[in-house]
Amino acid sequence: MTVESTASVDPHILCVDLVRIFSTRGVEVQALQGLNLRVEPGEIVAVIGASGSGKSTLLSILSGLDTPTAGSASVAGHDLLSMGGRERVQFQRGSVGFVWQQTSKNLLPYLTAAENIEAVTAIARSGAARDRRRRTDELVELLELGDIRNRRPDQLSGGQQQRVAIAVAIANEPRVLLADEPTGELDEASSVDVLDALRSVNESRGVTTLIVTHDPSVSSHVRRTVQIRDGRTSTEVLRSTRIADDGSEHAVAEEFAVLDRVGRLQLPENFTTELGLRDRVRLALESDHVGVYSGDSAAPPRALNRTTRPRSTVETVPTPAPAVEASASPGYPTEPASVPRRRARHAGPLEQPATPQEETP
Ligand SMILES: Nc1ncnc2c1ncn2[C@@H]1O[C@H](COP(=O)(O)OP(=O)(O)OP(=O)(O)O)[C@@H](O)[C@H]1O
Repeated sequence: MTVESTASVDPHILCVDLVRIFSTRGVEVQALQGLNLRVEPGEIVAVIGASGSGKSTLLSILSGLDTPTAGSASVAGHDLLSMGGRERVQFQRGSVGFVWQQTSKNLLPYLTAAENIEAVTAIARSGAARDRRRRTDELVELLELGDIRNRRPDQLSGGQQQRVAIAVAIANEPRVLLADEPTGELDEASSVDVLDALRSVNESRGVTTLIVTHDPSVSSHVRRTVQIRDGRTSTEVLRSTRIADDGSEHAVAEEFAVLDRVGRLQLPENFTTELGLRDRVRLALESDHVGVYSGDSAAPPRALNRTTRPRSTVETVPTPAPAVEASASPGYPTEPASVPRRRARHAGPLEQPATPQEETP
């Protein structure tokens, strides 16, 4: 496997070893189990996970509604653990915008679309009335709300309501936009409209956008998707466009396992199953990759004959994670993203370079 470094400075969202434990009647539930996430200014990222994986818990913390049990989290330069009451109000009013799944949380039912947008800037007393009206008009144009600006939420379709909600969320020009299942109650066509709107706001305003969802199809609308499983970040998919020799453009998606700060990595289940890796594995540092071999093999792995480099044997335990894991948990690997982040590609069998997978256009 090859490893590349993508460290950078001043992220807009940074979670380090985030833990959230809920205790109900003596029973503890670990909703977040050392989650790491770094989102750079101007990025648009989808966080995808199944029900119970910890998405809502993560979003509650990032939006300042809940505090973690351990670890650290900052959004738009605010330390979410040390933030006092006054800073929290400023943070929620000016630094972050929210789009929730339910319209009732996004819009006031007795105001029209345009009035909902303007109410946000009026409450924040941002600028003179004329400037606030001009800003509303700009947002109406950006979100293509011209035809519906004078309608109340109950006169709008689900997709239209969400587009108004996006305008409301960015009315105070936040640095970060958090969207919780923004397409959760929409049909496919409306979902595409709303995701296009989020992308267009991200591109035109540069607002850092995090979309939390259980819907895997959201992935195809953003460049970077982070998968969370069991309260931790597991894999990442990066999408890009490549130009072929004949000049044609191809969308390419590459999936990465995530290596954390202390070098932990979880191998994909299909790798461990195919090679019968379990309990203990042998590692070998080669000139351009790390080899992982079954600990059961009597003979030394072939690759070890080619090198005098260090090797080690690692025993796997279910939890907490050892220095290197090769556990066979169901589904894809579950490991925290590194901070700074490093990604280990695993698109092909071990020791083979990753092959980018082409998507159907
Ligand atoms: N207030 C709470 N008290 C006790 N347990 C909780 C609480 N909130 C969440 N949990 C538990 O934490 C885990 C993660 O829940 P969370 O709601 O974050 O998952 P999710 O990925 O958002 O799921 P869904 O998509 O179904 O909303 C679950 O096991 C859940 O039961």
